[in-house]
Amino acid sequence: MLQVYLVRHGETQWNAERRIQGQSDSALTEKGEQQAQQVAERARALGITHIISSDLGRTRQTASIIAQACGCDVTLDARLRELDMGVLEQRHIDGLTEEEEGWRRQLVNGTPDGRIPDGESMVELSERMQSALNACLELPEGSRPLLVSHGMALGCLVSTILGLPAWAERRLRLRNCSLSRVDYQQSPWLASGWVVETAGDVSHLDAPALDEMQR
Ligand SMILES: O=C(O)[C@@H](CO)OP(=O)(O)O
Repeated sequence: MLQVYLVRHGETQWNAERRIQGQSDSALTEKGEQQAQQVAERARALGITHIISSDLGRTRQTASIIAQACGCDVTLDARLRELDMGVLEQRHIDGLTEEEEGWRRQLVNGTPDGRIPDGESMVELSERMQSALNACLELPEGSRPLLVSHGMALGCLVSTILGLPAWAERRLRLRNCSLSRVDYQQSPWLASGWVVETAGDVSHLDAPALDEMQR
């Protein structure tokens, strides 16, 4: 059975400052680098064979720390990028106008095709994330891949595997450098396809990052 590990990147400067990143980027903080080292140790013990990362800077930085520990290369895949948050990227969450906050809420309240102007919808995000995950099925037998991606992107992927709508992603708390695992199973009597083994595990971190609502 194929087991795929999912890691959110380490804490960044803008995570710590409560600024919206989306497909814009900021570097890992010192704490973010330490988190990456800690999840890298866990990945090494798990025997990861392939690391596939979103091509944004913060995930590449995290993936290269993990790759060093696991002794494998990193393949970049733009389908693993964070949701495109359009005109709100780089803004402080606390400085949004009521109208802007309304655009942001549309992503998670079930508005059909809800999106921030110039941005992407959660359904579009879930389709590209699902397609990046399905590409793991083409890896050689015995592979144990690890994907490095983002909070909303991974939340959306795991939610849709559970049969929840794409916009339910905020029901999952996926902290920086948390580890999730999804398995591909084929069984005549259980659900065939992807199943969620674990989501948001931070037991390898000495001090879990606060999530956006707690900072
Ligand atoms: O883009 C952002 O601001 C956050 C949202 O969760 O994503 P991440 O920090 O995981 O890239």
